[in-house]
Amino acid sequence: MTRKELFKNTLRKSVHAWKLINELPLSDDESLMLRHFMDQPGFLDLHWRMFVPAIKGQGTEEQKQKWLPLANKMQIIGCYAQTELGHGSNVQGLETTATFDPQTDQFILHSPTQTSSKWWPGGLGKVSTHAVIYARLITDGKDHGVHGFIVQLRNMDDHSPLPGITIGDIGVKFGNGAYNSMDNGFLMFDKFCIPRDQMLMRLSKVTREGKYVPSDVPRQLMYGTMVSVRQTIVSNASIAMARAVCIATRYSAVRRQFGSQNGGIETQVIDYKTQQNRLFPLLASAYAFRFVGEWLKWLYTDVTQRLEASDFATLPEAHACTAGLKSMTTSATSDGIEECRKLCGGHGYLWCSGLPELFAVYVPACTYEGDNVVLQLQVARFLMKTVSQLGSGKAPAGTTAYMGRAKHLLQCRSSIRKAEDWLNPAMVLETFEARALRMAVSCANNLSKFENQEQGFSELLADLVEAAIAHCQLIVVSKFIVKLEGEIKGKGVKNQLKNLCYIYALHLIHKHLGDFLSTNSITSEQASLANHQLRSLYTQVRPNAVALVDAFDYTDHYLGSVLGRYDGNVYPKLFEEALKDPLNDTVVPDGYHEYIRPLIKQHLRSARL
Ligand SMILES: CCCCCCCCCCCCCCCCCCCCCC(=O)SCCNC(=O)CCNC(=O)[C@H](O)C(C)(C)COP(=O)(O)OP(=O)(O)OC[C@H]1O[C@@H](n2cnc3c(N)ncnc32)[C@H](O)[C@@H]1OP(=O)(O)O
Ligand SMILES: Cc1cc2nc3c(=O)[nH]c(=O)nc-3n(C[C@H](O)[C@H](O)[C@H](O)COP(=O)(O)OP(=O)(O)OC[C@H]3O[C@@H](n4cnc5c(N)ncnc54)[C@H](O)[C@@H]3O)c2cc1C
Repeated sequence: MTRKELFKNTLRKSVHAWKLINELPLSDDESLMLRHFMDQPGFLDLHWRMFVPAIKGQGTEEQKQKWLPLANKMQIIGCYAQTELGHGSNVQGLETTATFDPQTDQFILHSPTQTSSKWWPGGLGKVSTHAVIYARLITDGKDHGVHGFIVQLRNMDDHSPLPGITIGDIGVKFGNGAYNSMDNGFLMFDKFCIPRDQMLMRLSKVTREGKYVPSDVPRQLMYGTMVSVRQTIVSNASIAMARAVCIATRYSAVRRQFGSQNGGIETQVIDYKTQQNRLFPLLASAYAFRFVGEWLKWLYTDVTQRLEASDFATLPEAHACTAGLKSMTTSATSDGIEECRKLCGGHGYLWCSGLPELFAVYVPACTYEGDNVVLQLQVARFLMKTVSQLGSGKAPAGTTAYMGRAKHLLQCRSSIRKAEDWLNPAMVLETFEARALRMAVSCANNLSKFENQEQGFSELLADLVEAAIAHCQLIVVSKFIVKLEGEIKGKGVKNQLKNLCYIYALHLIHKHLGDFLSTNSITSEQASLANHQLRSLYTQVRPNAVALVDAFDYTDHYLGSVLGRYDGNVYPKLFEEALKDPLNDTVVPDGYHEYIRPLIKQHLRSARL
């Protein structure tokens, strides 16, 4: 499809989905499932995942009563317009202004520079009638920082932009199809007025007289919508990883190369240890991310309930966990999809493998909802704060509770003696805890050598990100272990999940061996025992690998991959797909008479001469 066709088709699908949701009707969970099967980014994502939650989280009761019924019935369509041409990561650096005019009781929205243009918001370019806009609030010449506003963008009769608004699509993005179904947009305000009651005022207010009443709750609640979406992105990472792994695993069982003696049957590539060493940790990651996603959903629900009761104690941890896990899982999944493409050899590069499109549509997850490095630095700040409070009497809680055992973890030596010890949950956990704590403490020690903490932080950014990743990996490993210790129906299933859990943990040890050795969390002998155990786990997973991806229960239609077909009938179907290509509509291609024939004839003439 051309971009215009793709966009229009996405509108068609979205509206059809919305109709089904209402007619059947579907529950929230079922609607989300439908969204996954629709399998295309579109304006509904931003409306439901960001616009509605922003009003719910930051609007007053009156604002919610006014706007939510309209939004819930989709009588207005909204998006989340925060990022600008000049600033995305640095939210405090946004330039759009919202100046209160006491004469008219209105805010005047203005884009003072080109870099202040809103740039990127999904659904903004062509669809949304409304947006939550983030702009600097100015009253009486004083800048109060960034706040949210509900703004109507387009005329409800003919969809034309309202006077004072310039709006459009930012152009084609990475890949053919992929995220191009979405109208990511730009927007400029030219002294555009909105009534005062359209500032989202649950947190802070501007009175009729133009007095700014600051929030008595943490101002970071304004970032709440991002926290909520980051949490869902972790579960989505599992879905995307599982999809790529399903394709690569099934195809690896079909594909044969080498190994035949005297013309006998060749080896299935899945039997090569190198293939297993690349594939099975990704299979394990798909399961690991699912379990940590379930846990994160619980954490998010818990913090939301606490916030409603004005208990802000767990907000920093919820922020650190959502930011860190969003970052870690999306980076691993993007890399994992690309690895799956390579695991499928040349055919993985074909569009009909399903992997190029999956990669193209998935990879912006490393950037949207917070650049992955910027988010790990938030985790690092949280860790440095936690380390600095050790010994102050304030015991670390939640995912940093292990830091409360700093004295032990800083000097303990791993008691792994034989390969099987690497299947001991307590020993594995302690190894990850020791590594994470030692990396964090080492950063804190290095930071303390700087007179200026901020300067020290800037100097140590790379180390801090590594410490944050180590902490996030510990969370994923620990939640996998907790899952195993809980209720799992069927001993066989439990055994398989146990194998995957330890593959996940031991492959991380192998991958980050430098961290584990340099922090003395393990010795090189213990590292080689871990490798030995890993190989043995691969052998145990091998007979069940295809069943473990079948368990994701993806239909062929959803997978959209010739290589990942359930029936394994890959080669005839590759031919079928090839023959569908428009280039094969004619035997002699368009352009033959114009370019190829004259070229060949010229050669023939010179040959005769
Ligand atoms: C079919 C029918 C369907 C129906 C149903 C359909 C349903 C649809 C279902 C769809 C399924 C698909 C779903 C996926 C869709 C995805 C679409 C994605 C679209 C993408 C959207 C976006 O892309 S949208 C823009 C995101 N843009 C960022 O992501 C900016 C990052 N940038 C920052 O987020 C800040 O700029 C940054 C760095 C924190 C610094 O913020 P700053 O400068 O203010 O602050 P500092 O760093 O100084 O931090 C000061 C203190 O605030 C603390 N703190 C900071 N953040 C906090 C927080 N969030 N919560 C609590 N606390 C926080 C921090 O920990 C410090 O705490 P302390 O003081 O105690 O140390
Ligand atoms: C597909 C897609 C959809 C999007 N949808 C929306 C939307 O609906 N609404 C919306 O408001 N926005 C949206 N965005 C914007 C998105 O949220 C931002 O692009 C994202 O937050 C990253 O910000 P940035 O582009 O400013 O990156 P930059 O911050 O400019 O990043 C560039 C580089 O600088 C590095 N960097 C930046 N700051 C630091 C630092 N402090 N320390 C170390 N390194 C740093 C980053 O790691 C990165 O390598 C979307 C983006 C994409 C790609």
